[in-house]
Amino acid sequence: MSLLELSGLTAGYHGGTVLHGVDLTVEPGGVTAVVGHNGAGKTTLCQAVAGLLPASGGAVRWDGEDVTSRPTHRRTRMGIGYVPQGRRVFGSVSVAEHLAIARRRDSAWTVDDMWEMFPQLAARRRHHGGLLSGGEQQMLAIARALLTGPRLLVLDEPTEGLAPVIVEQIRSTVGRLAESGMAVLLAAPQPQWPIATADRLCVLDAGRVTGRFTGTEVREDPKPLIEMLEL
Ligand SMILES: Nc1ncnc2c1ncn2[C@@H]1O[C@H](COP(=O)(O)OP(=O)(O)OP(=O)(O)O)[C@@H](O)[C@H]1O
Repeated sequence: MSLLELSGLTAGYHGGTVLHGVDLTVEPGGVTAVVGHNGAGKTTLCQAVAGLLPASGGAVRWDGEDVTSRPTHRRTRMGIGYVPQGRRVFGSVSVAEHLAIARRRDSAWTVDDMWEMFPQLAARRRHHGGLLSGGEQQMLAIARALLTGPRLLVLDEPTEGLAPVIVEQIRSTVGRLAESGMAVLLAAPQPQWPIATADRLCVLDAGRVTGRFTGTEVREDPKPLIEMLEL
């Protein structure tokens, strides 16, 4: 039994269909990457997992339980942590307040753990979200999700627009989380991070999974994946 299992997941907006019967499983202790061009449906998939977008068909199972009709706050409580594309940090709320608000009492992580994990945030704890760099905002968005006590971290394009040095820092932090047992679902338009460290990859094209690879396969030979993405 997988931690997260999507079977035949169909979802969209205003009666239109974006995801067409997606099958995907995510296991603890590793990174599962969904790679696809802009508009392929990655955000739609992440939102359907987080419960922000209802499924119009198929099922979302969490730890063997059907959670397809569960609202977002209940999925959060069950252990699905969502880091949205664009970070959604509040401009006039301080870093420390973001974290204090986000923390669930039964979360294994504390705010002090986040200061240790992201020293840049510690240095800016009194700054408002709007004054942070893109990288700092991304760290804050990840810290905020971690404080909900997730078993799965859903990361929607977490490196969008960030400097390579920050990308590397976020990648290694997420890698350590996965090594320590966290399940990670990573949506990425570019395959570099997935090729470097993902355990499993799938290609999403126009709302359909068109390819599946193991990390070992793409590290031995990334060409089939690159060709599939037409890069
Ligand atoms: N709120 C919305 N209302 C209507 N259509 C939407 C909405 N959000 C996304 N779409 C459409 O759904 C399709 C998939 O978009 P989605 O954002 O899931 O793709 P993506 O792979 O995450 O791309 P990007 O990297 O650009 O975010 C696109 O055609 C997009 O225009």
